[in-house]
Amino acid sequence: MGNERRIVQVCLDVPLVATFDFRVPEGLDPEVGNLVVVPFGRTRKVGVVTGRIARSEIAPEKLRDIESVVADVAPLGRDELDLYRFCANYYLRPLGEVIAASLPPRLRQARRRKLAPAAPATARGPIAEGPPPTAEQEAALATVLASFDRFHPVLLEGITGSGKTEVYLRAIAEALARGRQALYLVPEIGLTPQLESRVRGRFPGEAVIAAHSHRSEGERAQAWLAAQSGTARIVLGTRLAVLSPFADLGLIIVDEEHDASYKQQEGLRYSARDVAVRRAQSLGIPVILGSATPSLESYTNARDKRYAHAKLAQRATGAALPVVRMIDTRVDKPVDGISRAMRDAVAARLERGEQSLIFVNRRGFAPVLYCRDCAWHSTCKRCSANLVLHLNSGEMRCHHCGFLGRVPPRCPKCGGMDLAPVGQGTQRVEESLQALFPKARIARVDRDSTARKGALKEVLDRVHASEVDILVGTQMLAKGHDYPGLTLVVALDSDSALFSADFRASERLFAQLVQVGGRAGRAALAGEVLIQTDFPTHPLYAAVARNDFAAFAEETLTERRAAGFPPYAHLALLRAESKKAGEAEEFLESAARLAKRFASRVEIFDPVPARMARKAGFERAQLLVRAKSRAALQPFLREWKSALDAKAERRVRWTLDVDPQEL
Ligand SMILES: Nc1ncnc2c1ncn2[C@@H]1O[C@H](COP(=O)(O)OP(=O)(O)OP(=O)(O)O)[C@@H](O)[C@H]1O
Ligand SMILES: [Zn+2]
Repeated sequence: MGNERRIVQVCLDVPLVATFDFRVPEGLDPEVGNLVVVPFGRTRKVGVVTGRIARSEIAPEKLRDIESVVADVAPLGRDELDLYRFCANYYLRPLGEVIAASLPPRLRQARRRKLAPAAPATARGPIAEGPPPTAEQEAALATVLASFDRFHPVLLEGITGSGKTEVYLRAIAEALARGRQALYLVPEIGLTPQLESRVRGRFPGEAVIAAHSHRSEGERAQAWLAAQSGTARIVLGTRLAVLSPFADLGLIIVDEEHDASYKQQEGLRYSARDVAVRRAQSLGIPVILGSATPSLESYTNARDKRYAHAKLAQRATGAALPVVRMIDTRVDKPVDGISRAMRDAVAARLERGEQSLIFVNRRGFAPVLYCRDCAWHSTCKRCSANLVLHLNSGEMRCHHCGFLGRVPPRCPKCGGMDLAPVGQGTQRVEESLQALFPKARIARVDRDSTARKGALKEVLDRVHASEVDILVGTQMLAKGHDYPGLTLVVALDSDSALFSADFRASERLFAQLVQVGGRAGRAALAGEVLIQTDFPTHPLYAAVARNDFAAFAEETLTERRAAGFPPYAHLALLRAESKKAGEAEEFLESAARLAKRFASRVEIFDPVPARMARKAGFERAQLLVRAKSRAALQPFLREWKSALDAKAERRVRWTLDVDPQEL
């Protein structure tokens, strides 16, 4: 082999520059996709070979040799590399960062123990019998199966409890029957421990991989290898699993496709749903997007026939949807957050031995501590946010920067003793309910009560075993749970989201209320949902009460079209933060001037303070850009990004968020 063929491009996870040239010493023969260990500065790094080249621009004496080829990991496939390149381009991040994000931590270590090879794929296992599908499920499945050999996006719009999961499982069975793998994405796996056992129960002979955050590093590496080799035919995971390698992926499912957690909010700010669709497109396979409240993006795609549209309008068990009613809190004034109507409804459930779920969107005892003498209230010094009172631990906590302080015995400003907690957190609601119903067995579910590994599953198991009468919790309780004995859901404080500055807030509120309300009355017993509100005639609540997603969607889309927001426009957000006041905005001003030089088909807004203008001691600001199409936005962003990179700004941390979910 000639000397000139012995140079490879290696992609490394370092800022800005993505690939570096290395010489291949005698005896090594890396191929494209291979993981290699290379010297880098004084350290060694694991990189991926992305190309072989005849000659390098680098002077020969500066070229270094690769140290070794990682032998216990098969090369990344062309499909994967294409996908990672797409993500890097689209989200304007270095390729090395994308690849690093996709690799389990163990595989990124230059020095480690050898991995056990993935077991060879076994013969296909048996499939357990599911319930006979309803006519609607049958029709939805037919829509999915209509085309299994090419790109085929399907929006599965199904009300809560309509048996979407059953449709997914049958579609997976079809992919397996064709000898292919299936990827099943869910928003947060830890929140639905039942799902994993349901999938394993249905496919008892298959190696099902479930990607948890609780997995050890070794387990994560083995899971990755099993997906890559094809041993694992079903991969169940959260957003990161969309970047997992596969031997032969034949189907992707995105459950609760509208869920905001599919969008990563730092670093590589990708949308796993969008990447899933893109991956299905380039592989030529079906992708099912399922939800009771689809994102308006997917909804319009289905309405405009870019996606097939399957609907499940009935609950699979034959149960009716819960009746939704407003409690007018201007008349029925809540005491400690609890209205008379709510108290009566809970009391009735206790009497009948049924369960209630109280949905509170704030953990802690009360969102703020207030001095009735001088109007002082507890704020975080480092964030534009209130400190939340956590009475159980006697602490004031900032939910944004993690600041912890003791609860002051008297007002820090005037010395007065009349300090009052204002508003309701989960702890306070739990306490008030316990005072009202001393015999009731109450469980609280929020990030505080479930911090310990396994704690959530324990509570949920107790709910299933009917050892809990009242469940108080945050949106952790909204998703995917199925409790036959639960007949009442009360939403305590949704009003604030009605008037948020974020144009997506109402979409999220609608989804959340439908989700959490959908936990009620899923089996034999009828369900009821109560919404405590000062605005009982608000059209959003009215649409929730009628379970009329289409009406809500059409009305919201009309507003979006008028305002020029997605899905009628494409957005990117330049976020900047700095320790010193004014610096972030100054940077954005200059970025805006720069943008105007080559922004012919995009609109540049004025820099504004972020919704949370101060966080962890940083002043934050943002600049929105908007275009009619991705085709107009993308080339602009690339040019703008490299111009911004060239400025080598040091005082300000900045990042570009393509298709931002939160403004
Ligand atoms: N064909 C069927 N016959 C009888 N029961 C069914 C059928 N399909 C699903 N079910 C049952 O209906 C309930 C709801 O189904 P599933 O959890 O699949 O709904 P879903 O649409 O995913 O719900 P959600 O979005 O509210 O979490 C489950 O208890 C499930 O076992
Ligand atoms: Zn803070």
